[in-house]
Amino acid sequence: MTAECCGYPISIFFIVVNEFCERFSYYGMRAVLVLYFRYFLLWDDDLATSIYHAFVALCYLTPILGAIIADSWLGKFKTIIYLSIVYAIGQVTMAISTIHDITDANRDGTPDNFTFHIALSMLGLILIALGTGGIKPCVAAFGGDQFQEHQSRQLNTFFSVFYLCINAGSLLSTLITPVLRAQECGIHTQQQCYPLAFGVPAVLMVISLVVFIAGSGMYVKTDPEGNIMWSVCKCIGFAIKNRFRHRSSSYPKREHWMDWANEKYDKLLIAQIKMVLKVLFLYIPLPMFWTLFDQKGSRWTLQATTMSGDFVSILISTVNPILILTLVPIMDRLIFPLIQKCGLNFSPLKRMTVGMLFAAMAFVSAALVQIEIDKTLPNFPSSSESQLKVVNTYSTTLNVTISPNEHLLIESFGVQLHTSKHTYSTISCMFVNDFSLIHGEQWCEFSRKFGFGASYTFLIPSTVFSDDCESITEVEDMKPNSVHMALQIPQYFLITTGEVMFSVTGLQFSYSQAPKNMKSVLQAGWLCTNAVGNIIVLIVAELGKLPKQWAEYLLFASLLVAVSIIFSIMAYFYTYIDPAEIEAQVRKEQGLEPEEMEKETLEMEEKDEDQKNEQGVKQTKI
Ligand SMILES: CC(C)[C@H](NC(=O)[C@H](C)N)C(=O)O
Repeated sequence: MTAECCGYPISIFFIVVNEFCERFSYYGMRAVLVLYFRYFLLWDDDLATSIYHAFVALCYLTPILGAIIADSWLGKFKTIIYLSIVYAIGQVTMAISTIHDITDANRDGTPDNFTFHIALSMLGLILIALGTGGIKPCVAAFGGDQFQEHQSRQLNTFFSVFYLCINAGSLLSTLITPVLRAQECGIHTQQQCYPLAFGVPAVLMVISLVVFIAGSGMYVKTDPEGNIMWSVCKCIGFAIKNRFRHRSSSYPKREHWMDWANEKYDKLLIAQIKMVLKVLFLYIPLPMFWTLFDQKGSRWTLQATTMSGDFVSILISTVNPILILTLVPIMDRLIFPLIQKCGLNFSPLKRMTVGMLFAAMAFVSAALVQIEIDKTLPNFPSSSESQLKVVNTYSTTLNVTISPNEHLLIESFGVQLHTSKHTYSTISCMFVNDFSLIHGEQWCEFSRKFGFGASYTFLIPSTVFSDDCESITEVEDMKPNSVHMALQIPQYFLITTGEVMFSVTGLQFSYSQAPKNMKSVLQAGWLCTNAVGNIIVLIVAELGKLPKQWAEYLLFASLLVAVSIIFSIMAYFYTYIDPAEIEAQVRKEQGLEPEEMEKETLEMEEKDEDQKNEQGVKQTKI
């Protein structure tokens, strides 16, 4: 019997605090990673973003490894501890790799041996990916294991609170670590404080581990049942081989292709594999949701840069977790109970389908915003055109004729305007509030806010300093961005509503439909849909885009609608199961473990029927 508080096992307190600290550590480190690549290692934008995306994809592929270790070998508890140690070592390694003084022998403020810093940070990132991905499927499943059969309502609330902790950790760390980076620190020279920005996430990971260990005495720990993954692979392999051997029509058909393993394998294992395969099959269309979801960080960020408003980076990195923190309680306490009261069965798979449709609507909203932005953007010359600007300071109107075969290129960057060599200069700056022309002691100052996205030309007559600065003419070549960033809020709201319906439900569904000894494996399968979605984004980004961005948004929205229709058809044919009941049934048929079975039957009878309905459970025999 586990210790309880308000109907919840006390042990889950340690698990949700552990998740909060771990997500703080992960998202905090991620928030400054590209900046570290760009401004510390001095990589270019392409290399920095490629390595960043490869790291994120790796973090969602390693859950398979963690799940295999947990379900087949160490059990969830030990896997979480060992891989958290690997994770903490990775974070510390990463933080050390950012100390510029280690290799700054000449004390000029920049590291002298970049290879050392690159090697150390890559090692750190690999350990982090192994740790964060490895523990991810285990922590959620381990949390679920703490609940007993009669606590299914509390189990659902746990997954919502778990998701809230993920987002609270993400929100705080994304706000805090960039501020830490902006501090100055160093032994020989003062530089931007990357060691602090990466060091705090490392400390949080150590705290996460300590909190998890502190709950040791209270956890329900299930032991792994041997090398389950290997048995699963062998069993599937045998079923395929046996089916092939008996392909002639003279052999009677079997109800399910896995039944061809009956000759050699335990019925219980076959039943468990059937349960897992049914859910994994259902997951096939799901990466499409993540493909759209993950574009928040790429296409939508770029969209924001063509809009007006000064809070780009803050809005982008925090709007999603803030909305999650607001929407999860509203959905759980208000919307879902209300739907249930209306007598509608809003089963998990229906919620996930509606979640996908919300994400599709978010992209329609993004397309509408893009159309508004496009109206305000200047027409840039295409690859087969040139743009010519002629400034007439002569006292009379002049006619300009252009010979189509001649190309004119004037290009000079810098801040010095020479009168003889270069008479033209382009300066691109962020946050331009004032602009001064200095000539010895004399100067002209233009103090005002220059709009984002705008381009200005200043015409300086030869008499400027003898006359006065009034004679300088300012021409607005390109208008500042005028579509306000607030217009992006509906798309963020829609995608986050979709996330709550899709992701929180998917987490619960993956746990509830998995047999006891494969809970982590199914969590890992769920996380893999996220990894595949990320990889699709990378491929799409590489393949290029449609000529019109709004058209690309609409294409993605249509694809997701198509996928959600396919998913809803698959979901229609899916029958919700109670894995424990099926396992008990198989055992009964095999005449095994009567005491154990009796206990399980009793527990099942005690189950609250209302709670079953809430989950849309239809019992079936697999
Ligand atoms: C990747 C998951 C969907 C989840 N992310 C979020 O909840 C974001 C921050 N809204 C995670 O487990 O990190």
